[in-house]
Order: sequence, then structure tokens, then C-alpha cells
Amino acid sequence: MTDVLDRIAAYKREDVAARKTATSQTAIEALAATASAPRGFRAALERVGEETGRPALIAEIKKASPSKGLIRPDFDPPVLARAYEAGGAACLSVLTDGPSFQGDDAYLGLARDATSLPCLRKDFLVDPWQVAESRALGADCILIILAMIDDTLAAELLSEAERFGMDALIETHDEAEMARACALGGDLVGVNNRSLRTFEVDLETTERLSMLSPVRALLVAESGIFTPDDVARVSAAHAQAILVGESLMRQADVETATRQLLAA
Ligand SMILES: O=P(O)(O)OC[C@@H](O)[C@@H](O)c1c[nH]c2ccccc12
Repeated sequence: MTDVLDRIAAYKREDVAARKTATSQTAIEALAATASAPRGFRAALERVGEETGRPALIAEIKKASPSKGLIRPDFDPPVLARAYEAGGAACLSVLTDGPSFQGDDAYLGLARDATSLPCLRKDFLVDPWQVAESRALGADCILIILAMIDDTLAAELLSEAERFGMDALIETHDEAEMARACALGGDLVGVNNRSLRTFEVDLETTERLSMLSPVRALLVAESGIFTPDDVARVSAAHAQAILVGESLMRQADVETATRQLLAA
């Protein structure tokens, strides 16, 4: 049986091929040019981190996941986005992948228009065309999952993000991927504590990889963060930002839960 990443990569390639037939590179770039100007994603993380002396929060709008199934039944992106902003999030992450996460491209603009926060388009990028598409959808930052692509494509995605004035979060899972991130030269690097192959979560991943991250990179601890103690733990491991979805999405009162997670 092929694992989940291979399965996702396969349907993404098919999906992108169809989208590219419908909308050429020139056409998608024209749409990107009319999108609302990028909000500095990395800059917001840096600023909030300095102001609070704690890791800045990237709060994720996620309805479901392959490992957990349905996470949030009453799913309303603008309402959730405003609750996150009021609770103290520095940035948002919005799942747009449909088949695995019950996301939708439209959720990105809905969440972004409801707040003043910079937004990450959380999706699986397998083609540089998707970078222009992300900007056209309003994204301020894209995600580059190294486990899914080779260095040539990763470098292309990174330079396209730069060309469109967006930030790029380079996601790593192990030492080899962290070495690749260093060679790529990105300035925003994530450590995903969840293996995208086995779904197992371990905050030790951040502790192990943080010291290997590029010197100039802002480090984001991703996944499996549930309590203020978890935040303190990854903060002690030098994470300057955290990416949190499930633990906040499961709370009835998202604003209060967000504030409590960030309380020192
Ligand atoms: O819900 P969690 O455990 O707080 O995790 C959020 C985020 O890190 C996770 O959704 C994620 C991190 N990298 C990804 C790549 C694709 C899809 C999802 C993800």
C-alpha cells in the first residue's frame, strides 16, 4: 500500500494538470496581480514574538484531517478567523485541500477578508503554477513540504513565492530535510512534529531539529501542541512560532481557548 503522502501527491498532480488546462500561467498571473497586496507573514511572527516574549501563534482553520476525521462540525471560516484574531493569533493557516482535509480554496479569502492577519495557504504544492494560484486566492505565505518534492522544485516554489511578494514556510520532519532546508536558504522553517507518513506526533522532533535549523530562519514548531506546557516546551527548544490546529478547533469558545493557550 502506498502511504498517505504518495496518495496526496498523485491526486494533486492530476488536479493541478486540470487547473492548468483551464487557466494558463499568464491568466493565473493576471489574477494574482489583481489580488489584495501581501501582508507580511514572517514579519508579523517576528513582531508579535518580540512584543510578547513568547512564540507567535499561527492559528489553523481546519475542518477535518486524514488522521482525525471530522474535527469541527460547525465550521465557519470568518467566525473562526475573527475568534483567532481576538484571542491573540499573529497569523492564520487555512487548509484549502478538499479530498483529505475538507478544505476549499474559498476558505482562504473568507478568513483573510474577515481579519487583518496574514494568511498561509495550507495545501500541497507540486507545481510552480500553484504559487501564482495561491497569490490569486489571497495567500500571504505558501507551504513547501520537503517530504513531498525534490530540491529543484522546492527552489522553484521558493523563488516564485519571492517573485509574488509572499513568504514561504519550508516544512521539515527529520535531519535530512533540515539539511535540505539549510541548503535552500529559506528564512522561515517549520518542524512538523507529526509524521505525514505514520501520523505519530512527538514534540521531541522540534527539540531534535531546532539546533540544526538555518541561523537566519525563524523557526516554527508545527502540530501536536495542546497546552501552555507544550508551548513552553517548544519555546525552550527555540521555536519562535507555533502552528496549532486541532487543539483549538475542538473548543466551543475558540477565542478563550486561544488566549489560554498563549497565557504564560
Ligand atoms: O492540528 P495540529 O496537530 O495542531 O497541527 C496543525 C498543523 O501543524 C498541521 O495541520 C499540518 C502541518 N503540516 C501540514 C501539512 C499538510 C497538512 C497539515 C499540516
